[in-house]
Amino acid sequence: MIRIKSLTKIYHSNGIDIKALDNVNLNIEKGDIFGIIGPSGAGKSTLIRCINMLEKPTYGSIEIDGVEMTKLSPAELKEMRKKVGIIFQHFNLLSSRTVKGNVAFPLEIAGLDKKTIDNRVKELLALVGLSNKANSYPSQLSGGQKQRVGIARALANNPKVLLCDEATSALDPETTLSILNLLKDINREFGITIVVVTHEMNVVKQICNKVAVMEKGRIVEQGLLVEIFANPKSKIAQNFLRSLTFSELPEELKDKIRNLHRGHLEWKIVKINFFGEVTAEPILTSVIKKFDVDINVLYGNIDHIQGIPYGTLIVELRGNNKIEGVLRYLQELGLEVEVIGNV
Ligand SMILES: Nc1ncnc2c1ncn2[C@@H]1O[C@H](COP(=O)(O)OP(=O)(O)OP(=O)(O)O)[C@@H](O)[C@H]1O
Repeated sequence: MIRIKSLTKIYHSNGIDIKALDNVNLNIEKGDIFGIIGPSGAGKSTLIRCINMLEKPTYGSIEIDGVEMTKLSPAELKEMRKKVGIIFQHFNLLSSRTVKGNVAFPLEIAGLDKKTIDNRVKELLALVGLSNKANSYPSQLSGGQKQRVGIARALANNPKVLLCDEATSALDPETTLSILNLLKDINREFGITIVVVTHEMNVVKQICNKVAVMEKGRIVEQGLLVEIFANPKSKIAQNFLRSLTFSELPEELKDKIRNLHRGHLEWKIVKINFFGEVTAEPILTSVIKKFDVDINVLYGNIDHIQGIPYGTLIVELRGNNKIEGVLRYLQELGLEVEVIGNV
């Protein structure tokens, strides 16, 4: 559906060259919800803006549905852009137009007649749940409602691809979830391929089936989301995954433990991250039996990604000189283990 080859983008700014994209190669298949994740400045927005040629690549090729985007004339590009909708972090709505007027805008540009436009706008507003706001102005809407208008407008010309540039970054978590669910429904119902640029792993986790991790203009890792979750290879992907799991004990709990166990420096607090099948196994029981140590669970958190469990356990291990053996055993089982403190 989208084939990106050797894509490089160099900005020239104040006499300095900035390589925002450095030889990016990416294949996005029809029906994918493809996440592009990375820290600030990684090149995510530049990449998504190159896909619909809002930004002109310096080198490389972008093919959408068999059409080479970099070689189109302005008229051909205008036509092709109907197939590629885009939504933005700050919605980019026309403040002087009503909701209805905003959604109608791309249809007016496409030269459709008034009746066709009215019918399509009604259909789109029903789809995004805003039929009752047709005559409101953007300033009268919440952030989530504004993004729903953005989505309706982006879908107006029946695109095959929807690009989302940090589309939920300005929204609270609950509204984010409702927008992500809407995107998921649109993907399922209309088979639209969705590309999601975000710096939030949580967004990727909610809707994407595939993900590419970017750093300094390059893709450092890409593949099925479940595979990257199960076995993140790059440091940057590992850090993103950590952002989903519990990294620190709450201060209150730390204090409580310090007071309870003062003097027993050999006891360890260990964080165990797990993913997949291994969670179903009675790991802690087997550790207790095998090593004759005491385990006190301080914190536990399990979530699911596409039906696969993952999570974090924070345990207190008491067993003096046996603890090193326990840590090795857990690592051999494929668990990520980290000593986060001595009691
Ligand atoms: N128009 C521009 N002119 C010059 N440099 C730019 C321009 N746009 C982006 N850059 C630079 O290109 C690099 C990539 O920027 P980009 O916005 O694509 O990253 P990003 O991953 O989307 O970051 P963020 O999450 O902060 O939006 C950065 O170093 C940025 O400063």
